Amino acid sequence: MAFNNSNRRIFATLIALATYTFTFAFGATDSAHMLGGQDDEQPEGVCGRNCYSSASGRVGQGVIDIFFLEAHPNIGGPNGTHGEAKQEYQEWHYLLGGNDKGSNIAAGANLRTPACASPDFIRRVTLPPVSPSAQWTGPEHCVNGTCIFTNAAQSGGISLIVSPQHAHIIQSYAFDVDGGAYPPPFYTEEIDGKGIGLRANRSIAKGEVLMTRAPTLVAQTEALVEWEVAVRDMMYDMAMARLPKDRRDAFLAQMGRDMHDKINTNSFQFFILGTEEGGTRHLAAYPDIARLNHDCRPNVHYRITDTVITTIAARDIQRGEELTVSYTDVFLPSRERKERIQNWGFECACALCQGPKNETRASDKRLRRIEKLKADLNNFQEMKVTAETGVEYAALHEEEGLYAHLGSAYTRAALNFALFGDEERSREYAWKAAEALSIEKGPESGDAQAMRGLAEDPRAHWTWGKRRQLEK
Ligand SMILES: C[S@@+](CC[C@H](N)C(=O)[O-])C[C@H]1O[C@@H](n2cnc3c(N)ncnc32)[C@H](O)[C@@H]1O
Repeated sequence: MAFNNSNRRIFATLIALATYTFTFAFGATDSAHMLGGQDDEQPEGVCGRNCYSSASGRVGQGVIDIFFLEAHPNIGGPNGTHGEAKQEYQEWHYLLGGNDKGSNIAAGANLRTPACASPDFIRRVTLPPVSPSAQWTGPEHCVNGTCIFTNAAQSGGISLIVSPQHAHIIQSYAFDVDGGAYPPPFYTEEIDGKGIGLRANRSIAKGEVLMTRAPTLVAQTEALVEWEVAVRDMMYDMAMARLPKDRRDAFLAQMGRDMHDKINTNSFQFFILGTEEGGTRHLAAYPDIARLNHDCRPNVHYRITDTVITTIAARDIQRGEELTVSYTDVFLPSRERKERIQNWGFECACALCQGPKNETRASDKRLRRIEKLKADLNNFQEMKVTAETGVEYAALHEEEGLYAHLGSAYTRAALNFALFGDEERSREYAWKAAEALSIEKGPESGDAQAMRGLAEDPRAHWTWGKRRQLEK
């Protein structure tokens, strides 16, 4: 499985890595000799794709060294151009706080001839560690520009299999993990047809934080897909070997035949420096959280902020209930949900999937109605809604048990009332939306704040009365 969430820089969607086509593009000899390379300056051509180009520039007050991973075949070859390098250059540039005009780095300028680079060389030219107390080691064992970084002291131990650029971003995050509810309001248990799962040992109130965890392992998906199996498994082993034993044991106790299968089955997917379209896809392993089984109508919501995952009760949960999250898009019709779950390698044994056909049909009907109302509420060309349409839309979410998605449903209802100039109802739904969004996206999230703003003064909102004007 692969779960996810969104925040400032990281965006994630539930997409199974299992659905990828695995192509192992690089030859064994190429990859193998890159492991553990010692020399800073091997002759050009010997190191294949493990080459780096570098440039110097000035951002703000400090002179920095920037280097480019030779990830693109058109950099530095006999007739190479620096087109792709420029793009990467720009990314660094932005990352370091520059803008297209504000600093004197000329993109793509003064690139040195590519040279082979050992991990030691990379360490010297990489930006300094974020905090002297951070205790990160790496880069080590770089393969095609993806290296191992470890912090055995942070949050029980974290290993990264990522590029130096992404390592720097991840290392800059504050892994302030408080662990969630203590003692845990759940226990692990074998669940019929699902393997191990988590069950509530007391009643849990909606909004209660269950677990907050830093990742044990973060891996850049592209590298995992490209590497030869032997290289990939060696990287996993080395990343794991650097972790404290209890952390390693927890990772290895996850469901799965081998390391790769464990990562496929249990990881959450997220993106760095962008969304699914432009960002870089990563997988993160959180062994404790991975015990949560799938349900098409889950009672637990999760969000990932700067790689730290937080799981929260999406509704009141009774003692004895299984705690679940959804591995797939809950708005898909039942047949498609089942197909997606099958692609992950198992038959869904959740109550809705296993329930009577008439319940599945009723659920699908509600989902179709939700989709139709959403389109109508978003339609400003034609008037297909009344002030009450948002209420029906939100009520269908409640009826369908889509508790982790009530924030956006209430938001639409609140905005629709504002659009129709109904102050009281807009206020009522905006408060509901703010409460739900505080759980779903965090109390300080922009969405929750926006709804608090609407609730405080609907008349000041930009949507105020806009539908009424359209009606005239
Ligand atoms: C992330 S693991 C969840 C924990 C797992 N049950 C264990 O024993 O560690 C995902 C795996 O659990 C099982 N699983 C999760 N949800 C399920 C469901 N609704 N129905 C059947 N099996 C499920 C599947 O084997 C799936 O590949």
